[in-house]
Amino acid sequence: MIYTITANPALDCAIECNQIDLGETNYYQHSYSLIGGKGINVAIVLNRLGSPVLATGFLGNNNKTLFEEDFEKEKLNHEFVYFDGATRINYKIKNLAAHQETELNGLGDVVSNEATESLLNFLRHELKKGDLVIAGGSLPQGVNKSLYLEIGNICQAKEVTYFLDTTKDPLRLGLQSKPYLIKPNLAEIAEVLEQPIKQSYSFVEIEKMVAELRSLGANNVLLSMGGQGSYYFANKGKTYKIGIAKGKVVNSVGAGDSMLAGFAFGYYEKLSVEETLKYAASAGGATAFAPWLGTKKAIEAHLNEISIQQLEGEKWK
Ligand SMILES: Nc1ncnc2c1ncn2[C@@H]1O[C@H](COP(=O)(O)OP(=O)(O)O)[C@@H](O)[C@H]1O
Ligand SMILES: O=P(O)(O)OC[C@H]1O[C@](O)(COP(=O)(O)O)[C@@H](O)[C@@H]1O
Repeated sequence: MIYTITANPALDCAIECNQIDLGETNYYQHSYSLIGGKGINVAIVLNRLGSPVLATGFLGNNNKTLFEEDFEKEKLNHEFVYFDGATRINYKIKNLAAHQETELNGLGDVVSNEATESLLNFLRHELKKGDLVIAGGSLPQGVNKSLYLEIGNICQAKEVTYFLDTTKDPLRLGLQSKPYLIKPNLAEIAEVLEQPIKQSYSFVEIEKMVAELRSLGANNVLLSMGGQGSYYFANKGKTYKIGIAKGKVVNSVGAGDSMLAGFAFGYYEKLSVEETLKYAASAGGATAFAPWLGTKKAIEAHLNEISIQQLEGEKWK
């Protein structure tokens, strides 16, 4: 079974406008809301691909039905821990004229220690050797920054594979449990290594940063770079450059989560590394080219467009 954990789900509210003047009254053309949060997006895409998946994490009682209705529509297995309060709303403000997207993500209401303990107990009880756990996203207020480390330790004890997609302190701490896979972008790597974020990086600089991530506990690193594709630094010493699917971007929110879902699909189905990386990039693209998350049909349609190049001369051991 694959379990996805979303500690801080979100209602993603997209607002489309052609101009924003800060400090002024602005009008927008169109808005829409979708359920989201890293693990929930991963779970929906995995479920669409036909993998056995269950979504868990924390949801606020006040607006839980919005999530549950969509879980039912998607026929997604779910078992969340509920807390008193509301799941946050994340605003994605799209300036269509300037091709600019500004994200305003909420911190999330306070989640109690009891709720955290319930989630950990659920995992202690349910996880079995051979399962895959995918935890992702920020942590809500009230939750200890070491949550992803605690989850990683449970996975280690139960011989469960652990994928972790988070940032900053929760990532730095989570790395101590040596997750099998992390999927950062360049800004997230710079943040966790406490380095200034640069506009561009040479491959040598990227290699150096990945080596530093390894010294903190990372194994396999799937580095995503939006429309510029991605790199896969495998801990067995091979590095792959992965191309992108062809299409027109509609909404890239969830592209990273979909990439992780595509990778998890290939990993769980025991596909080759190359096929797995194709699923990862196809799924990322299929979501970027759609109003919401990519469908199985769209993901499979892009598979043949993805180039995979194994880089020579890498130094990883
Ligand atoms: N414009 C795009 N065209 C094609 N594929 C894309 C595009 N944007 C994202 N993707 C795919 O989705 C993956 C993840 O996107 P990315 O923006 O890097 O994730 P994140 O939001 O986590 O930073 C990319 O590596 C790529 O494979
Ligand atoms: O928990 P965080 O880091 O605030 O991120 C949550 C946001 O990320 C998303 O999961 C999308 O992530 P990606 O675009 O990286 O795939 C949104 O649904 C959500 O609003």
